[in-house]
Amino acid sequence: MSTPHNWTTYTAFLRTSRASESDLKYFALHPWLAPLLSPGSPYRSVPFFSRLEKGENNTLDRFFNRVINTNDTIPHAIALVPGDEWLALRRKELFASSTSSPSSSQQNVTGEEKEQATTEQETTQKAEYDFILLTSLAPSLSGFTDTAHGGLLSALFDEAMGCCTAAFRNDDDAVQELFTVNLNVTYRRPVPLPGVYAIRVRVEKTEGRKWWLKGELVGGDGVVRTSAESLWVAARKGGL
Ligand SMILES: CCCCCCCC(=O)SCCNC(=O)CCNC(=O)[C@H](O)C(C)(C)COP(=O)(O)OP(=O)(O)OC[C@H]1O[C@@H](n2cnc3c(N)ncnc32)[C@H](O)[C@@H]1OP(=O)(O)O
Repeated sequence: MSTPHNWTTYTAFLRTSRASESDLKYFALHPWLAPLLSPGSPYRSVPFFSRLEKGENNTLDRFFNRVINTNDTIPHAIALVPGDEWLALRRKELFASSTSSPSSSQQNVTGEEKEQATTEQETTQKAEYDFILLTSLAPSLSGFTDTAHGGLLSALFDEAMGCCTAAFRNDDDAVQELFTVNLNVTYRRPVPLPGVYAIRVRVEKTEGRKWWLKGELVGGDGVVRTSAESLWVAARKGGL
C-alpha cells in the first residue's frame, strides 16, 4: 500500500499536485497524446485522484485505488485538467443560467458579465474537455478475449465524470456532493486489450441540483469506441 496522499479539498489537490514522472514518461511514449501533454497543452497533468490511497482505515475509492490499481489491470492512469482561468470561465458559463450555482457570487449573472466572460474566453487558452482520463488497460480487464469488459468501461466513465464534477464544486461547499443517478453507456466498437485510451468528459449543462455530462473513449486511431451520457444530482443541503 502506498502512502496516503495529503489532500484537503479536491480543488487544492488539483492546484498542488502533479502526475508522477513514471506515468508521464509512459504516456509520452504514445505520439497521439503529445498535443495533450506538451508544454503548449491547455491541460495540466495531475494524478487520477481515485487511484490515490486514502489511508488504511479509509475505504474511499478502494475499487480504484486497490482492486484495479495493479500491473495486470490498470498499470498507469493520470488525469488532465484545464487551467484555473479556463475552469473559472466554464463555471461562469455553466452556472449563469442555473438556479443553484456552486457559489452564491455566481448567481444572477448579468448580460454584461456574460459578455465579459465571452471576451475572456477569447483570450484564455481553450480546453475542449473539462476532464480527461488517460489510462492504460491491461489484459486482466477482459470480458471477451483481449477486449475490455463493458462494466469496467462504465466504471471508468462514472469515475472520470465524478472527478470532472468535483473540479467545479467550490471549496465553500455551496454544492453538496454529487451522485450519479443515471449513466447511459453506448458500446460502439470493442476496446482492445492491452491498450492506451483517453476518456474525454464535459459538463453539458446544469439545472438546480442536476448536472448532465457527456463523455467518449478513444484510442490512438481516434475512433470513438464507447460514449456515455450521465445525470448527476447534488445531495440536498443537510444530507441525503
Ligand atoms: C471524485 C469522486 C468520483 C466519484 C465517482 C463515483 C460516483 C458514483 O458512482 S456514485 C454511486 C452511484 N450512485 C448512487 O449511489 C446514488 C444513489 N441515489 C441517491 O442516493 C439519491 O438518488 C440522491 C441522493 C442522489 C438524490 O436523492 P434526492 O435528493 O431525494 O433526489 P430526488 O428529489 O429524488 O431527485 C432530484 C431530481 O433528480 C431527478 N432524478 C433523480 N434520479 C433520476 C434518474 N435516475 N433519472 C432521471 N432523473 C432523476 C428527479 O426527478 C428530480 O428532478 P426534479 O428536481 O426536476 O424534480
